[in-house]
Amino acid sequence: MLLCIDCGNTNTVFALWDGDDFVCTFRTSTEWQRTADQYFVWYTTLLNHHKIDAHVDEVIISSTVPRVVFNLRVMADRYFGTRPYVVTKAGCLLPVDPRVDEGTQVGPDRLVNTAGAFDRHGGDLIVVDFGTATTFDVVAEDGAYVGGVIAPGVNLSLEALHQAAAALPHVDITKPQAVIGTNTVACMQSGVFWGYIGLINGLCERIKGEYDRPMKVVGTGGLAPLFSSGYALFDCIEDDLTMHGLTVIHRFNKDQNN
Ligand SMILES: Nc1ncnc2c1ncn2[C@@H]1O[C@H](COP(=O)(O)OP(=O)(O)OP(=O)(O)O)[C@@H](O)[C@H]1O
Ligand SMILES: CC(C)(CO)[C@@H](O)C(=O)NCCC(=O)O
Ligand SMILES: [K+]
Repeated sequence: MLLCIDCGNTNTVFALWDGDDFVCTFRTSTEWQRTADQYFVWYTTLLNHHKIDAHVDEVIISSTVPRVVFNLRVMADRYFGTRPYVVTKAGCLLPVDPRVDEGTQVGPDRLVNTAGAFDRHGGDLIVVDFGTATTFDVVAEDGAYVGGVIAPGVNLSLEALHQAAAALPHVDITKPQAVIGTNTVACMQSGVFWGYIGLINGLCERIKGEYDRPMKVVGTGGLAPLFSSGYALFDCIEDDLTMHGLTVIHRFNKDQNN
């Protein structure tokens, strides 16, 4: 089986791919200090809990945090006896190279989303991913990542208000019924929720204005369903887009080597 690993700045996700389906998905916080042994103990505990009998023989990693890659490589070597594919690193090709300014190091998660979305929908896409940051990835007709937008993430925006202003509490994101909040928490939730609706709509309209062909908008990430509830922000939502992209990149590399 193929173990797909997606390390974001907040969370790290392991998903096991049997060639047809993901048999399980496990999530932990991203901490660069975590060792190869710690990853493996966590992973086997969850496998045993779910009574899954898995034989991993290949690993692919996408990491937006460079420091965690060393220990994940050690884990792949020590426990699965394999050399992992690491997206944007030597030995891991992309189906289509990005077209961006020279010297730009595009986040591997954005390149993986691009590959996953192109595989499912073809080109001319905007992929909106709600992670630590909210990213918009523009996928060209031929499947190349050709740029996009990086905006502060939803939870990051709420946390920044709390950190910077003594009287503002920590609050969770939710969809407020009204825009005019009548208490502090409701005001903050309104600012971030309705502000984000405006941000997503406005950016997608502007991207479409700069692009010369019709585009489809794909939403992904934990908060995509919340923001799409009741609004036609996205043409579709796919919660497994990053993991799907990892399987696409893995298959592409296997095909190249055969
Ligand atoms: N209603 C909600 N309120 C707060 N957080 C939520 C809600 N729904 C989902 N989430 C959060 O979304 C996260 C899943 O999002 P996702 O995996 O896309 O990004 P992330 O892990 O937060 O960011 P990154 O990939 O950058 O590390 C979960 O950790 C979960 O805590
Ligand atoms: C924007 C994030 C943090 C989103 O996870 C990540 O994709 C990243 O670190 N990107 C590097 C810069 C870029 O993508 O242009
Ligand atoms: K993510």
